[in-house]
Amino acid sequence: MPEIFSYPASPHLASRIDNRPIDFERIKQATQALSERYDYVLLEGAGGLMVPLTDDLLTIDYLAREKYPLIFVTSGKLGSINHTLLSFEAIQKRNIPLDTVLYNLYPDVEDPTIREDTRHYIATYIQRNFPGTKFISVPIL
Ligand SMILES: Nc1ncnc2c1ncn2[C@@H]1O[C@H](COP(=O)(O)OP(=O)(O)OP(=O)(O)O)[C@@H](O)[C@H]1O
Ligand SMILES: C[C@H](N)[C@@H](CCCCCC(=O)O)NC(=O)O
Repeated sequence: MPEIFSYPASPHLASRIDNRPIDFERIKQATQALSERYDYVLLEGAGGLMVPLTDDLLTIDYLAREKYPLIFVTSGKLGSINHTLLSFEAIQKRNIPLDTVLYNLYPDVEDPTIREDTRHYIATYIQRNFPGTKFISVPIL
């Protein structure tokens, strides 16, 4: 975590509140250092794909610029189909490789009928539109 800000909000706002621009070079160097030590390095985005990192750079465009493959996390909450398929549209438009979709079964309080249908719908959509993308359900730990 080479870049931490004080206010829990979108990065573009958090950095404005702290009056400190995000140092992308520091993030790049930290990622490179980890890549030299480990086989895999996971970078977690703050919020969703369209979250602004700066007033001119969205998280999804940072991914595209750095040519990172994407692991997309979704869930069975009502509204997830819409949110997930809109994200897929944005991913396809930028030719970002969609390596894996993780379907988070947490929280358990969601409607199991909706959660199971959402899981099936998204898994089927990926088979049809993203051949080669892995779909993995994440159990409640
Ligand atoms: N599969 C799971 N099993 C058990 N607990 C979970 C699971 N997934 C998420 N949680 C719980 O929910 C919390 C929030 O999950 P997570 O950090 O994935 O949310 P998020 O959408 O990334 O939130 P934020 O964008 O604020 O980081 C976790 O800290 C954990 O306590
Ligand atoms: C503070 C939140 N928890 C999150 C940032 C979410 C920004 C959302 C911006 C938006 O979509 O309106 N941070 C994070 O995922 O580390």
